[in-house]
Amino acid sequence: MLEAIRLTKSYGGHTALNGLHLTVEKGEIFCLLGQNGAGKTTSINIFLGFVAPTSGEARIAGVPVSTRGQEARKHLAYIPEVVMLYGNLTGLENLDYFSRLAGFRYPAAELTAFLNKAGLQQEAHAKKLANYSKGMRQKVGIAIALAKNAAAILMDEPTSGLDPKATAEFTTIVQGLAAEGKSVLMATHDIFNAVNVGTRIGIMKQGRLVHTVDTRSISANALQELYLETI
Ligand SMILES: Nc1ncnc2c1ncn2[C@@H]1O[C@H](COP(=O)(O)OP(=O)(O)OP(=O)(O)O)[C@@H](O)[C@H]1O
Repeated sequence: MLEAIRLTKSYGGHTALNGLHLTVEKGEIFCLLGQNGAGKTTSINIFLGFVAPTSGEARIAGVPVSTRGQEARKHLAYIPEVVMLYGNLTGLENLDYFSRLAGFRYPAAELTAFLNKAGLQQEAHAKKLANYSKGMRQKVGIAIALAKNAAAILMDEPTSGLDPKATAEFTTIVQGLAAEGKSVLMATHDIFNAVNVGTRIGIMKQGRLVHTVDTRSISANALQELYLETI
């Protein structure tokens, strides 16, 4: 579903990505770990079409982002660290607005169902976003991804700053999305959450994917050790 094929990105003389090769299959949750500056956000930004690679190609559902970006991005939803929504609109209104922007119109009952599925408590649906916590904003972000029927979801540091309960809820929701066949690529600094939520983990260093591990074959402690000896 998501393919990075020998992606390279240089900024002047600085190489941010250096031949990155990775694939995320249907139903996978691929977590990218790596120190600040390892190239995680650059990788995500290339899939989103925010950044053009210097060489190599990103494909979404086989569609190259560089030449058919609009078509490629139809398959994609993005959950940044802080989901940007309109503070003066309610959760339901935000979902309606962003669904329409993506070309979908749903009756209120269906919008409500998306918010419920994303885990947003019913009493919050009609409250203004300005009063939402970070975790609640993310749930609206997930509801938008559901409304767009996105096959692939990119997430950048989605659990940073969430309390343990919100992180656990987020983990359950993301695993539910993968169980339905969505592909998730997530950049994170949280090794323990990565082992919990992920199906595979990639450790990046200086723009390269140095290790890829299956989470079924590694404990959180062993992953932490591998991470520390890698970076
Ligand atoms: N617009 C830019 N101009 C110049 N250098 C950039 C730009 N964007 C990123 N870089 C550099 O590219 C490298 C990779 O950055 P990137 O943000 O992808 O890392 P990261 O792994 O996401 O880090 P973090 O964990 O801090 O978010 C860094 O050295 C960064 O300084």
